[in-house]
Amino acid sequence: MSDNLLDINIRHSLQTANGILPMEVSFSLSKGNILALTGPSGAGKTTLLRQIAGLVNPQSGKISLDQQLWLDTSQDIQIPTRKRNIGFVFQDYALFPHMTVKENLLFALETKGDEKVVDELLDAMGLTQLHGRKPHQLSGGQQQRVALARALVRKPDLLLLDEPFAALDHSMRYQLQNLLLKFHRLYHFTVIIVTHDIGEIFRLADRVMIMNHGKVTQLGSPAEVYTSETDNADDLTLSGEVLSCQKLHGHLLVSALIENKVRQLTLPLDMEPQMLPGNNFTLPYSLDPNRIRLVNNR
Ligand SMILES: Nc1ncnc2c1ncn2[C@@H]1O[C@H](COP(=O)(O)OP(=O)(O)OP(=O)(O)O)[C@@H](O)[C@H]1O
Repeated sequence: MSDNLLDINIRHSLQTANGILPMEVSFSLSKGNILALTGPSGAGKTTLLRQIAGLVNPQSGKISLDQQLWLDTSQDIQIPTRKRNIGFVFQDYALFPHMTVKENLLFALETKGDEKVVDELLDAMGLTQLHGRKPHQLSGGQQQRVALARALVRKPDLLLLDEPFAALDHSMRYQLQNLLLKFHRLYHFTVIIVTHDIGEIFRLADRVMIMNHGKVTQLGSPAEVYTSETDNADDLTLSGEVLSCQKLHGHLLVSALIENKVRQLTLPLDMEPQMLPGNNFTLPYSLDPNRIRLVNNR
């Protein structure tokens, strides 16, 4: 066990539609790093987050954060979820529908009476005006801001995010990414974020880990992992907002806002209906023949 690290070494049997798939994952992450976890559907990404959170127990292995041992099957140690200082955000928000925004945050507080943190978070997330609303009275982006605020209430050591912004349009996703980066700078928590979006990976992540069939197939910086020789881009998407689109030499020439930067894409003609100015798009990254290289612009 090392200082200032998330250390994971687990084995499990995934029960897939095609039978048992052995899962074996071993990696370390420095404190304060943001790890993007990606790979095809069924690779075991969500299961790994659930194991780290203590919601699923791996059949064998160890998980530790800093000096705290969260799991060691050889010593029968399994620290329950509530004692691992973790925040979660999932794609579907998972707010309590009968509670107001503020009540959702207060519920996440461990000790009553520390309401100041809740008010500060509501303010920082631009939610103060909405504190009395129920989730169904909020937009998707607002609900996800509440979910992020709720995950941060207990100042977690580790934030686990499972495709948290995937359902949001481009500008909302960008705003939420900014909020995540802002709080990351303030609190220095470690983050694991499941994402398929190449722009999001380059914008947020220090490290990228690709999983396939229950195994880690690659781990490195975004620039190392997405080099032109070893292009692991098959499962990735590119999302943005169309600014303009014109036909040129049998292709579409599209100007788009991607991670708040204007970029040019050359796309097949049959994508014209999706490429109307103002539209948000998500397309397979492999479709872009120029493979736009997004620099880490944090
Ligand atoms: N607790 C569990 N024990 C064993 N197998 C599980 C468990 N939970 C899920 N599985 C199986 O593990 C496989 C991987 O599922 P998982 O949801 O982790 O994949 P994923 O990489 O997150 O996929 P997606 O990108 O589609 O969300 C699936 O076949 C699923 O049925």
